[in-house]
Amino acid sequence: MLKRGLRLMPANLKLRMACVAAVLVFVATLLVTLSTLAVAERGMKSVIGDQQYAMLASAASFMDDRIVARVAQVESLASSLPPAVLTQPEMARRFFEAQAPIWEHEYLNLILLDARGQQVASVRSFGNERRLDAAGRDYFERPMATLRGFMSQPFFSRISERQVVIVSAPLLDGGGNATGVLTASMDLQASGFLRQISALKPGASGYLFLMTPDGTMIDHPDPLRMLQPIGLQASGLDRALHGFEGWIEAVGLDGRESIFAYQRLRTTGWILGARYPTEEAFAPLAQMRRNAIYGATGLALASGVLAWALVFRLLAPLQRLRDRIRAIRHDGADIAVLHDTRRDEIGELGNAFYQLMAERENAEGLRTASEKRLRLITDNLPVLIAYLDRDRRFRFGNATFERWFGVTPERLVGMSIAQLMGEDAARQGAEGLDGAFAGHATTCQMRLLIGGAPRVLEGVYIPDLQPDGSVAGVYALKHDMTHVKDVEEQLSRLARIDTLTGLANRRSFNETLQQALARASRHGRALALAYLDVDHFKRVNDSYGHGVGDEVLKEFGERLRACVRASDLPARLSGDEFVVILEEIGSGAEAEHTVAKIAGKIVAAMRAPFATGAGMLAVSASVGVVLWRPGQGEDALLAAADGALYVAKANGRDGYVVGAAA
Ligand SMILES: Nc1nc2c(ncn2[C@@H]2O[C@H](COP(=O)(O)OP(=O)(O)OP(=O)(O)O)[C@@H](O)[C@H]2O)c(=O)[nH]1
Repeated sequence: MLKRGLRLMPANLKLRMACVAAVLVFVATLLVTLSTLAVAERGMKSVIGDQQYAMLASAASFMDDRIVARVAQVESLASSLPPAVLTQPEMARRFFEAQAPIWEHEYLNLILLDARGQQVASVRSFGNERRLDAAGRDYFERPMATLRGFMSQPFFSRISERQVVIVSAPLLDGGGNATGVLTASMDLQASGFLRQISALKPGASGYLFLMTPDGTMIDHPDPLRMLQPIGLQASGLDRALHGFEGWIEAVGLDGRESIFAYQRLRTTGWILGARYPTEEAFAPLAQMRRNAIYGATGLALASGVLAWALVFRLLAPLQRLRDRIRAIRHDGADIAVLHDTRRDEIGELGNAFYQLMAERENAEGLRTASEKRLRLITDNLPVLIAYLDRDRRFRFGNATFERWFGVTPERLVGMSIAQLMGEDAARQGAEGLDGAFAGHATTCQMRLLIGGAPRVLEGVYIPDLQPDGSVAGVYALKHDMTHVKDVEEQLSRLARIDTLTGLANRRSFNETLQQALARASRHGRALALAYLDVDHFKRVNDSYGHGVGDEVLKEFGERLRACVRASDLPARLSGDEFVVILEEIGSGAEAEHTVAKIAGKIVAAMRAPFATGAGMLAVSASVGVVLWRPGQGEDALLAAADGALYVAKANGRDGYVVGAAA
């Protein structure tokens, strides 16, 4: 809640503090005023209640006096009636008419009753001829019994068809006995009996009401409630019916809070009530409350403005500090401007900032120097050093990238391997990179063109493993292995060459024969192997020395190479033993014919004298050639060719033998 409130506040600190001051003043003023008003309200309520009750008590006393006066008036009328009226109704009527000024303003009608309660005379007829039989009625029985005047409870008169109360008094003979009763009916609404006290009603919206002790409304501003039973749910009326006199605060039937006061009439026991709506009673307080809110608001606004001015003044050093920090950030000002000689918190803050920034600058310097060193090392290493992110794009690359690919380390950032080295190189590196992104250190070899020259790069991919086990990126290191590869290939080539003749050696022959047999077997083609040997070579060595012997071997190799096709493989196995693998020789008889032809050609080629350091020497060769039989192994084939050579030697040398397929 508080956080939300703070979020809604302005971002400006001065304005925020001014708002807080204004709100605090507003709340404090309002709290003080309202609590004072609450205390005043409580005191005032008691004063108003007491006032109401005092007023009501005097109104009740006034009514009691009025009732006593009415009863006395009727008693006086009754006592002045001549005794004969009870038997002479006309006489009674004349008497009453003669006394009219005394009663007609106050009473609705006068009825004279005899000792049995039967009507003797009535001054007014009300348009009906009903005669009153009052036997058993309290307004007849009570005067007869007590010999004193009486005022009845209100009731609806069927004769006058009005709500009335009856004031009655006994007629007494000379012996003091009651001989009849004079009743005077009073119209409750028209007589003005109750209205005389209505002037005492409290306030403009307050009113008085009167009810009988059994809970019937005698007088009420609302005519509909006249002679109706009162509602007990509210207003504390139940308490009043049980004898309570005084004032209470309660809610009326209309739901409005009011001060109710109750007082019983001494004479009739009626309950006089007064209602004073609290709303009106406390209208001045409500006005004061409103004024308090206006006042507090005004005060808060004034405080807000004052607080803003004060805060502005107090925070001016803070503002200066902010400007200095901005100057350092944007204008490159020296951090020395943060030094503050103030001894307060803002001064401390400025100095703390200075310390912090000095430490940061120092750390930054160290970091930059370290980075520079690292850059220098990585940039001068003749290897590619890079970091690739999860999208397999370069995030870092050393200066070697610029030297090899012409892309500066800055431009390199964001590029993919394919963009830098081409799709083919990217494909070659993909497997190693996949492994590194799966969390393993991998190696990789790439063959690509750099500056138009074929190069071989070899390197490692190291995953950048995070504490959670994920791979954030991959470190890559690649070095140029072109020369090593060249040497490797050269060595490999040399390992397969007979250094004296330049022909394939035994190792190369074995490998090639294996492959050739596999090919022939796969495609069902014919293959032949020729086995050659220089005739009496030992003699050459023995006669002219090994150097001449070597010359002969070299020449022999050259002539042999010239006799066969490029697709055939001539090789020197050892000493003066040579072989040729012959492919593409047709099949069946054609193959036999072809190999015989080649063998003959070789034998013939060796007959021409050999030019050596010891002069022209006559050299001859023997050749044994066999056709490969499907399923035959290398050793068996070689042995068969050797066998054919043996036969050629046995046949007298300088010739060839085509061995039969075994
Ligand atoms: N100059 C020279 N001689 C070699 C080399 N390798 C082996 N020899 C010799 O070659 C000779 C081979 O002789 P043989 O094939 O056994 O016999 P040959 O004299 O040729 O007799 P036939 O083969 O029966 O005709 C031996 O004297 C070896 O010392 C070599 O690299 N250079």
